[in-house]
Amino acid sequence: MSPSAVPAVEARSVTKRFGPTTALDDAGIVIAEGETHALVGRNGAGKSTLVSILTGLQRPDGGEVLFGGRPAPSVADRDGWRRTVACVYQKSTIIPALTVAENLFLNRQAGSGPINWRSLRSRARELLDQYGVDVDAGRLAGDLNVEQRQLLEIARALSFGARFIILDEPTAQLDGPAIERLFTRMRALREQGVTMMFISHHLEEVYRVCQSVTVFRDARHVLTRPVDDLPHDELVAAMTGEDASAYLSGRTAPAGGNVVLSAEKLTLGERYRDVDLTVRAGEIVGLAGSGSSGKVGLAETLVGLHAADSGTVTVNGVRPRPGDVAAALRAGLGFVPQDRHKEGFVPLLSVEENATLPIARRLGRFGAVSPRLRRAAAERMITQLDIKTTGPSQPVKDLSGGNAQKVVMARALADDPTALVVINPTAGVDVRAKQALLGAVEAATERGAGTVLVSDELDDLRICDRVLVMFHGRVVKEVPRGWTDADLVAVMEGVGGQ
Ligand SMILES: Nc1ncnc2c1ncn2[C@@H]1O[C@H](COP(=O)(O)OP(=O)(O)OP(=O)(O)O)[C@@H](O)[C@H]1O
Repeated sequence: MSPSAVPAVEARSVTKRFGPTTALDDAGIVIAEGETHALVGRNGAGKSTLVSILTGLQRPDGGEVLFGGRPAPSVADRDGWRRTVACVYQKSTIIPALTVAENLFLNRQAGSGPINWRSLRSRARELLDQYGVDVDAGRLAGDLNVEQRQLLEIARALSFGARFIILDEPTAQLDGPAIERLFTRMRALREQGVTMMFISHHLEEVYRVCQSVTVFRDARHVLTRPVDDLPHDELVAAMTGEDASAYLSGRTAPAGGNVVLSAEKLTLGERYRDVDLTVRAGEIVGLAGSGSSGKVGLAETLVGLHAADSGTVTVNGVRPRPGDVAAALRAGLGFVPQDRHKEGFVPLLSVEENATLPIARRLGRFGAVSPRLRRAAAERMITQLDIKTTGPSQPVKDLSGGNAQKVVMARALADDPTALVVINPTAGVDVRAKQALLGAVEAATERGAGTVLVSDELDDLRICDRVLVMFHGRVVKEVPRGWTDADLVAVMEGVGGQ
């Protein structure tokens, strides 16, 4: 074999079990030097487990990992791993309470003696310059946005000498322009010879930035192919084991019922101004806009995560105390938050406990919940939303990311809410599950909920009866059903006119 034919990364016959769950079953991947290789598969297919093995965080039960033909460092050799591979995780590993410079030099052998902060900061600045990252080294990392945090993680990885970078759903939390910037950077890294593994549930992204793709299904390797040789529907079929079909909205015309959720002249600092919004029972109103448009801030105010500076929010005829999520929920609101790790679920509780939290009040009198009813409700949701779990009593922390997201949706829908606010509900969720989630939102709306759907995904917004487009904190246009991608994107970018 010629030296250039030695793969940069190879996992051979890897098996990994967690109790009764086999997360990887004799699965493997071969990534050529300098290529950007996609790893795709349904939620729970084993992708993150492979990532934890390729980064030395977990030891496989069987099989081996090679880098450049040589065995991987031992699990204890953290520096060896850091020099070999780095990962930009779905959940950031940047420490918010430290500065950018401190984050960059964390865990680095800096010799002995006291830390010289001034030189640390100037070295950090050099490093950021070298990798073209435009953030201030002295800033608190907690103040960075998602895009800046990712860049910082990439710069940190490269500065340790790693030539192999894993990007685990890096686009899930980015808006359109930020995704484009990430792709430009990935292409530049590839030109410099960096090898990448890219995980995404957006198959069109795979075709845009990757040369090859590997599919995992049910813990096993299914195929590896150059993307140019693999038609889209074959890729979906490999992931799901069945024929692909696009999600078709099943709803008929909106019912035009009572107003269940409204905002009047709502204003919050720099985030949004003077927003009026009316949502009727039986309709889905979309909120679209770029990262700085204010759409997420607005939705979070509707559910009580922020108190507006002025204006009012009415849920079901009552005005919950501003900034009080519990009051909004009591008024009949269901909510799928943007950040499932912060507001979405209680990791140590089971699937059943999380999914039925809101019904706990309703199922039993005086706070006593009948275990039988509760289990039946949880089982119904597990089937409806196709949640891959060993059973209702599995802790949510042990679920894959996409399946945890489905539990969050189950919880929002559990109590048959009259008003529903969902923010990026399909982030990190696979093609099939996306259909289940959007179907669940539509079903709740048909049962009479009035829904606000905030999404960076044009495909999600297609189920809306109308889409309000926000730009720099204002609603600039209401777009009825039937829009084309180009129309909507133009308004979102501020070039679509009134
Ligand atoms: N620490 C753990 N304890 C128990 N089970 C686990 C643990 N980590 C993962 N699993 C299980 O292993 C399987 C594979 O999960 P993994 O996170 O690798 O999937 P994934 O392909 O990354 O999914 P997603 O696209 O949803 O992120 C799942 O059934 C999951 O519940």
